[in-house]
Amino acid sequence: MSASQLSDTAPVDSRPPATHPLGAREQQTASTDGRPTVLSVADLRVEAGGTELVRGVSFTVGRGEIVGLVGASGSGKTLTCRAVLGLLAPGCVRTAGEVRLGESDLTALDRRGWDAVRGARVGTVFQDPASYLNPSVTVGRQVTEALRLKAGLDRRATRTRALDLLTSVGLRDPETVYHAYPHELSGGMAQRVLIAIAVSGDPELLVADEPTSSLDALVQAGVLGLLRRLVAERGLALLLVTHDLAVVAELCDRVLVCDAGQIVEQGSAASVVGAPAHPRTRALIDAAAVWHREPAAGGVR
Ligand SMILES: Nc1ncnc2c1ncn2[C@@H]1O[C@H](COP(=O)(O)OP(=O)(O)OP(=O)(O)O)[C@@H](O)[C@H]1O
Repeated sequence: MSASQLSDTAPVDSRPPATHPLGAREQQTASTDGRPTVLSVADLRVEAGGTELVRGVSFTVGRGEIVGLVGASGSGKTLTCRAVLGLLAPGCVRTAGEVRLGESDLTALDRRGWDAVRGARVGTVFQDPASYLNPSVTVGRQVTEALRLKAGLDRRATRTRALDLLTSVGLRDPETVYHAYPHELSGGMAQRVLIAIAVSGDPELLVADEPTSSLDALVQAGVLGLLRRLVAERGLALLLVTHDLAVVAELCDRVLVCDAGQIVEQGSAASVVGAPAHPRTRALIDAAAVWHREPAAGGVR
């Protein structure tokens, strides 16, 4: 079986994006439009080798809200996410700041505490899905493993739940996908499987770091549509890291613009993308416009 035999033909979600409140720009520590706050980050600072790389980042993500963290390469998006998730690489240290999930102080968690939170209350999706799936284990076993760890279900119920999950992420032939190995999946299918695993514990928060940058445009649209549907159906809070302003404009309720480890602008996606106030935001938009003007045959992509 090959990726071409397993088709990822879930229809592209063509619904219009949820309407965004187009009110005034929020302040740096704005509330989330009256939604219950799920994630709250205040004055987060990360250092490596004596250099401060994340410099006092503050934001919130509310229930059912999609917040985009956007910025040029090296601006500190991934470090911010990794610090939120307690997944900083050796040598990187959170030197200050609060990270709260609901009432829980995530900065106080030890390894066991994180094991209980990650996968259960917080799901993660990263770029390059293939590298997050075990190549020698079938999809079904990887999904059921995740479910067994979290839900304590018996074997039969776990299998049924896994198939339901694979269906819910838009995989057309869940039974076939269940028995497939990761190399038999296309990139879009693998990302849908990872999203299924990420939401298997029914998390409150999903952190997705460039979840579609390794996918081509059509597959990307499908995966973004899936994320939007999961947020709406499950009331998830989604923190989405991306360098792509088109993704922000299409999907996000609010956007945070990161530059040199700081949030330099934030507001509703419509206001930030439509009327950027900060030179860095304007530079990102100009760069995206140049990119989209490049002829496809130019060989840049
Ligand atoms: N483990 C590390 N040790 C030292 N410096 C690091 C480490 N990880 C990241 N950095 C530096 O921190 C800065 C922010 O990196 P980060 O990965 O957060 O950027 P980013 O905005 O996610 O970029 P990209 O879009 O390219 O992934 C960069 O200058 C990077 O070189």
